[in-house]
Amino acid sequence: MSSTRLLEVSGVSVSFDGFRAINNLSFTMPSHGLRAIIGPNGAGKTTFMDIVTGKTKPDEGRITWGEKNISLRGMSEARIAREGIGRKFQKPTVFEDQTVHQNLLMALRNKRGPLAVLFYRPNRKDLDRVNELAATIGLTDELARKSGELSHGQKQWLEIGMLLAQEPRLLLVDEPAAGMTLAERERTTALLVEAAKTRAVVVVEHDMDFVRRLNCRVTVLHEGSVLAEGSLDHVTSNQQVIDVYLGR
Ligand SMILES: Nc1ncnc2c1ncn2[C@@H]1O[C@H](COP(=O)(O)OP(=O)(O)OP(=O)(O)O)[C@@H](O)[C@H]1O
Repeated sequence: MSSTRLLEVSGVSVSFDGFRAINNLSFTMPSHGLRAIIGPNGAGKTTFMDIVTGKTKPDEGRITWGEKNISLRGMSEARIAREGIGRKFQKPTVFEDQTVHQNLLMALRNKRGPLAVLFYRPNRKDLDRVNELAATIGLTDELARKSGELSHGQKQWLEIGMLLAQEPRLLLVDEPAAGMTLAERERTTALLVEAAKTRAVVVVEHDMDFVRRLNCRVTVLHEGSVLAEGSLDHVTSNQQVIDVYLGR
């Protein structure tokens, strides 16, 4: 894992109607590797991702990005996405009437909508890239299928593939294991581990078995702050973590 810092969140707070959802939060992410974020309901995990992606504006604190330490604060969501931050929400949002191939191609073309892609003649490089992405997400045999016919797990992988098509430097993934079979979870683990070899991947997840399989550093959030950080064994033996999260 490279030690180059990609994202630094420092002293960030945000309140909603006087309630501090994020409270003096600091978090750093190197340019490669996986990180899991866990914590009880309402700990601020979603709000944290909303802040990094520009959906929610913090009241205070710094968020710096990349080698040049540029500030993400005040940037629009679209601009932050262009900077290389991709986000995968819990519910898959693939175009169900389009094939796996078309979905990946659209993601590659980035600004093209479902209609435009019908009239677009892809070049060799794009087609190679689609095949490469399909192999990465394990959907090579499904390329010609309508995405609506895929299993829940396959849709999730397709959406991860669509995000990878945009080559994000940081991928934020919200509860990827939810609703998956054990076999699907295992493949998802392998996919995220692979993706994290060439970029930073942050996974918010409640499922502790899944987190264990990710075999990565874990950040525990509680009441909008970092309660503990380290290996899963380290954080799960922390008494405060047991009290607020595990022991409940
Ligand atoms: N737009 C908002 N307006 C008011 N309160 C909000 C808003 N967004 C989040 N909150 C509150 O901020 C706190 C943190 O919420 P958040 O959704 O970030 O937690 P979480 O850790 O993602 O929880 P979960 O595991 O249940 O998804 C909660 O108490 C929530 O009710």
